[in-house]
Amino acid sequence: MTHPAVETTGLTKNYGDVEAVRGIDLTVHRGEIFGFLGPNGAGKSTTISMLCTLTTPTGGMARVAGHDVVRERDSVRRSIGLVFQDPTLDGYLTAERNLRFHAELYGVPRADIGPRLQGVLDMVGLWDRRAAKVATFSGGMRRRLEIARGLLHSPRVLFLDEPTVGLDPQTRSSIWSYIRELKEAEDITVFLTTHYMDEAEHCDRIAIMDGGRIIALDTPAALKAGVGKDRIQIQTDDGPAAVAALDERFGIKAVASRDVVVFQVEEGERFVPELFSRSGLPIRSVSVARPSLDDVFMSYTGRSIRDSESAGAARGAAALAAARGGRR
Ligand SMILES: Nc1ncnc2c1ncn2[C@@H]1O[C@H](COP(=O)(O)OP(=O)(O)OP(=O)(O)O)[C@@H](O)[C@H]1O
Repeated sequence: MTHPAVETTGLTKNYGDVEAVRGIDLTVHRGEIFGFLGPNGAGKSTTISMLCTLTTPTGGMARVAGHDVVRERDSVRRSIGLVFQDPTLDGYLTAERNLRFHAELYGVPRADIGPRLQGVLDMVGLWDRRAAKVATFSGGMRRRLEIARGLLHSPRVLFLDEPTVGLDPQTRSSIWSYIRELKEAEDITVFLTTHYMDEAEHCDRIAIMDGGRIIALDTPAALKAGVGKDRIQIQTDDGPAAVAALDERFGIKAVASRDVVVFQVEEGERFVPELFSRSGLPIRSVSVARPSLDDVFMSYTGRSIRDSESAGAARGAAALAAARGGRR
């Protein structure tokens, strides 16, 4: 198989006047963990729905595992696993029953179901809980079970829409370990959406979406490097002397405000040891601040993802209030 895991050109979706997705060109390579990062309403879920054949595009083309999402829907569906924001497990059934039901639905050969079931349940640490009803599971356990279910039929591409939304930090981090393990253990591409900056950092590459468009696409490191350098702040006994020493020894232009000196370098982590060994300065403290993915988003849009979200929430609340008012 030589085709990319996902390939789109000019992929578009309009809902009436709303241009939810405005012409997306994208290639996701096999074996990648690829992330869509963007605020609510950016068009992430709509794009994923089109790739999963759940929503028909208004225009453009998309292929998943080499199959066209409109003309070869069934082939696409056999090639993918899905984990959506809204849970779809049956709480009255045991974990195992939920998975067996899914395996039958997807036509996993009977002889393969047992070993495959154990494989995926082991991977997410739920093999021992297989006989328990899902209703007794915590939010994190349910999400892990959903991921296991998405993998049961050995998909080529696993789509995860906000896989860790609403979960506590510890569970989020354990879900990320599973995702990374998965990449090692199975020949699979993972395509996910998130609006958590720290999560996007785990991806091999990310596309930042806003207003239905991809506004930037690269590795997290390259995106951040494009924004600017690391910012180093030191506290020393004599600010002006430190500024002069930094210029003389490293050619760095720093600014001092009393005993606090601030400057920028390409790679802060590499520079700090040099700073201590070569500057000859009496340094009391040092801190390094990296450009974040939020800085990247801000550099392209002029606002932060969090601000965009709260603006969206405010609009949503206003619309809801208007709708309620209208009904009265
Ligand atoms: N079924 C629909 N009918 C009308 N408009 C829709 C529909 N689905 C999505 N939209 C609109 O399309 C735009 C993109 O929504 P989408 O859900 O894809 O964004 P998102 O980035 O996934 O955000 P979220 O993280 O909140 O799901 C929004 O303006 C949304 O209101």
